[in-house]
Amino acid sequence: MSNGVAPLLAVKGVTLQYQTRDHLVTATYRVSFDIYRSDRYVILGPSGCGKSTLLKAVGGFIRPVEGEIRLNDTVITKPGPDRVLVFQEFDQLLPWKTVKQNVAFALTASGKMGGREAEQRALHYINMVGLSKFADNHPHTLSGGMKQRVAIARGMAMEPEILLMDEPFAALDALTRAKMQEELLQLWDDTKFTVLFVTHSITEAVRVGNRILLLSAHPGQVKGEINSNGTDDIGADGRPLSERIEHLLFEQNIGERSASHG
Ligand SMILES: Nc1ncnc2c1ncn2[C@@H]1O[C@H](COP(=O)(O)OP(=O)(O)OP(=O)(O)O)[C@@H](O)[C@H]1O
Repeated sequence: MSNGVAPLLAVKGVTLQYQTRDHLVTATYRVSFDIYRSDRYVILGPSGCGKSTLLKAVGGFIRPVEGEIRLNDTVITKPGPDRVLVFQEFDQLLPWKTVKQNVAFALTASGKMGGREAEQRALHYINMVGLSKFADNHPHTLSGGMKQRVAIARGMAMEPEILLMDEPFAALDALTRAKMQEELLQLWDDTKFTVLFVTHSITEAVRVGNRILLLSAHPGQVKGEINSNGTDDIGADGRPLSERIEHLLFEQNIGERSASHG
């Protein structure tokens, strides 16, 4: 989809580090990739390869020590409502607010709109994730999957340029996880939002992504990029996509098999 179109998000030669008391930890080394509008872009790699750190950098919470990240050709220097992060944790909602209030609060607190308009938009997105009947419930009365739907509705209601999802389904049981993946694809069919999705599950990457970035183990470096049509198709070499990905990820470090089919 890159023919002549400028990327929405351009990550160029990005090195990310943490300075701890005793060490300088390099999380990613000179990582580059481009995301285009309506991409479902997946960052896949073993535990500790810097996926979450990359997402935090796109979110504007961490500055690269080398390279730059541009959104609509403007260098990202701080967080902004054009990038919304959805986490894996179930406790990202405000427990004292209802579902509707949680979603609307994000809109009013960010100054996007006033109360009445925010409520209407909140209800629209709550409906999209199939939770209309629970709009007046408090988070503690919902299952993990339902809470995660609310977090997604809240992120989407902000109508960001790009939705950042950090292993959003990793804490769910396998059945709910599969269902949520299908729902996300359904939502994408409806709205064609741009999403940057982090996972260490090859199966999830193949299902959810249209483009998949493969990162090596710590420090994360780009091993390749691969397209997916959502199915684990057999390629010309007679192997399913997931197997090719596994090979690409681990060909140089067979010992480090923390990415999985989970
Ligand atoms: N706040 C921090 N301070 C110091 N080092 C950190 C910090 N956060 C992450 N790291 C280190 O940076 C590296 C990348 O971590 P990161 O969480 O981005 O990896 P990840 O690919 O998202 O891993 P996982 O799949 O396990 O969540 C790891 O070596 C980690 O120990």
